[in-house]
Amino acid sequence: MPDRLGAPLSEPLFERLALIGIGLIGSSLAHVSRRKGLARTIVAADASADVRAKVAELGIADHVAETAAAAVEGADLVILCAPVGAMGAIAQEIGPHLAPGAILSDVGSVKASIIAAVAPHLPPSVHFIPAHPVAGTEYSGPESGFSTLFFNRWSILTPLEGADPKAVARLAAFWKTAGANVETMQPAHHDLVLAITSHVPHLIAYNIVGTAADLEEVTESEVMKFSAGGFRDFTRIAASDPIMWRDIFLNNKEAVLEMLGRFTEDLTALQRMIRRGDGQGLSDLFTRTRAIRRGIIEQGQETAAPDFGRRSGDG
Ligand SMILES: NC(=O)C1=CN([C@@H]2O[C@H](COP(=O)(O)OP(=O)(O)OC[C@H]3O[C@@H](n4cnc5c(N)ncnc54)[C@H](O)[C@@H]3O)[C@@H](O)[C@H]2O)C=CC1
Ligand SMILES: O=C(O)C(=O)Cc1ccc(O)cc1
Repeated sequence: MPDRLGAPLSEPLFERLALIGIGLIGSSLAHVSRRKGLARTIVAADASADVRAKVAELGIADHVAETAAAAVEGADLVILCAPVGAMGAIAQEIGPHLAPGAILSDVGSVKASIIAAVAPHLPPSVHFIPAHPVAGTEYSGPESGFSTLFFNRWSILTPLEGADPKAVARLAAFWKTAGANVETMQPAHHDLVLAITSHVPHLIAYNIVGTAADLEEVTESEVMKFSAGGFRDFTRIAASDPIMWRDIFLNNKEAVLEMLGRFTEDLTALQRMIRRGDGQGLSDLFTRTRAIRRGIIEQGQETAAPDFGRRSGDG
């Protein structure tokens, strides 16, 4: 593939990057950091001994630490890449070991609950700047990462009030070098926007695949055989990591329930249009939604490749 990421930096932005949790996102950050020379040294930690062994075997970090506390020693950038529900306990473990002046960030799909869980454990000298790269796939684990995952995707920073602008700019430079576009948002607003653009769509996918699996009149093999008719795209999303998504729903409860309420109302309206034979109402909606899809494609936010989510050969 063409080198969309461009040449490596002449000087690293950070001396020592510690990544805690090396799944899809942690390993992708390790790949892009190495490829772009974002950090002089990359240290990895993971709660799972199997994952630590795999990371060592793949050679995607310079060091694999036994514990998160050991990994963050002397790091000037620490990024938590574990499931949302694990962030608080990790912060508690690493808090006393963080270097003064270090930047601590995360990649969690929810922001307000992570801030509430992490912030109390941090020494005042540490710059906590939460972030969320809106980029991913349905794959997980250290072998699923690739260096171009963040290319032309958004990374949303949600700095707390009074955050040091220099530290925010350094983290923004990190994400831009990784290929992402950076936007800043209030944490609560982030959670509301992502509830409708990511969280509820995943819930709908989990639900429709579950509904199909539970049908008595239609066999599982028929569902698989005839899945091209729309169902197939839902199954990709419904294959996403169960722990990660459990944590997202438990930690963005209010915004998800608010958006689900609106979704249910609109679905009821659609139901009524079908029952009453309101073809005009149906085609009006479908025309508006088609325009939204075309707008997304024009912005270059859609990957047309059928193997989206697979590694792009950069190891
Ligand atoms: N998968 C996706 O498409 C995206 C995920 N995210 C967020 O990124 C984070 C990571 O997601 P993935 O990389 O997809 O997950 P993953 O399941 O591929 O990897 C998570 C890793 O964290 C490790 N882990 C769990 N608890 C830990 C702990 N207490 N200490 C250290 N390591 C721990 C696991 O062993 C696993 O290796 C999540 O917070 C998720 O919300 C953000 C954007 C996209
Ligand atoms: O694979 C997909 O379609 C995704 O939606 C990936 C994704 C999952 C979680 C996020 O917080 C951001 C992106």
